[in-house]
Amino acid sequence: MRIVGLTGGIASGKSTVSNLFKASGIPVVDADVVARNVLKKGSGGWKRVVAAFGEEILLPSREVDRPKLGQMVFSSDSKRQLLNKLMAPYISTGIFWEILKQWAKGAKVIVVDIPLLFEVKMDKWTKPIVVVWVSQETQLKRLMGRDGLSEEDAGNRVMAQMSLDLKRSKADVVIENNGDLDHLNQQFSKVLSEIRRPLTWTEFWRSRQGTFSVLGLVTSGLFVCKHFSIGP
Ligand SMILES: CC(C)(COP(=O)(O)OP(=O)(O)OC[C@H]1O[C@@H](n2cnc3c(N)ncnc32)[C@H](O)[C@@H]1O)[C@@H](O)C(=O)NCCC(=O)NCCS
Ligand SMILES: Nc1ncnc2c1ncn2[C@@H]1O[C@H](COP(=O)(O)OP(=O)(O)OP(=O)(O)O)[C@@H](O)[C@H]1O
Repeated sequence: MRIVGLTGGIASGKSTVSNLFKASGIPVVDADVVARNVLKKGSGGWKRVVAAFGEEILLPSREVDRPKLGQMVFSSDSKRQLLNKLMAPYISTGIFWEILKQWAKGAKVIVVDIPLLFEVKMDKWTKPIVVVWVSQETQLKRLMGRDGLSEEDAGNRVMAQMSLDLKRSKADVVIENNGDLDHLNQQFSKVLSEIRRPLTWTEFWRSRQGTFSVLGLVTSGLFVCKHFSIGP
């Protein structure tokens, strides 16, 4: 199985590119969705986060007040690191299960959309790595436009992540998303053909089909050896 890593900065356009992958029939595991699920009322992640940050981060429904928690962690490095430490094991386990589900369905190519791919060192599990890059000016403009944030809050969120220029230098494929959606679509078509090229042998053995081929070969090998009394 080929596990493509899709990353970038906040509001650089990862979800927009993810949607293009989905529309092309390629399954996407979205780390933000996993992170939301592990913070749902009553879950293990929720209990640990509430114990550490206190009940003031809860809404009357006892769900986490996400904008409030966001305000706290994006304006304090130590609080953000604490939240990351508490949630990391739940998020990585959640992503692992989502990948396993796709493997069981027989997917040959999947995309894992993880904003913090490099920061949490999951880049070693994905190849190729696609980085959606924008200039900081465009990033701030789109972030403020989408989430209705002030320039200061948007800036805090951007600064909480590894710089997009550094991410770009670590990428196998870069999608430049400063232009309009047509420009994005044109680049996406090229990326899609790159992603859909035939699997390498290593990727094939990692797919469900490859694993069953190995099991089939081993079983028939044992049968032949036993039946014809070959071997020691
Ligand atoms: C702080 C929270 C509650 C804010 O929720 P909110 O709904 O406002 O934002 P959302 O979850 O949609 O995240 C939006 C974007 O913020 C950025 N972001 C989220 N968490 C972090 C973080 N810990 N550090 C840096 N950037 C982050 C990502 O680019 C993400 O795509 C939430 O982001 C969260 O639980 N973060 C910690 C979990 C995490 O690390 N998520 C990233 C998945 S790898
Ligand atoms: N090429 C583009 N032209 C104009 N607007 C765009 C373009 N690409 C993305 N956008 C807009 O920019 C905003 C951010 O894009 P998107 O939500 O895809 O980013 P993201 O990287 O997934 O963000 P996050 O890290 O917060 O999840 C959205 O409002 C989206 O519609």
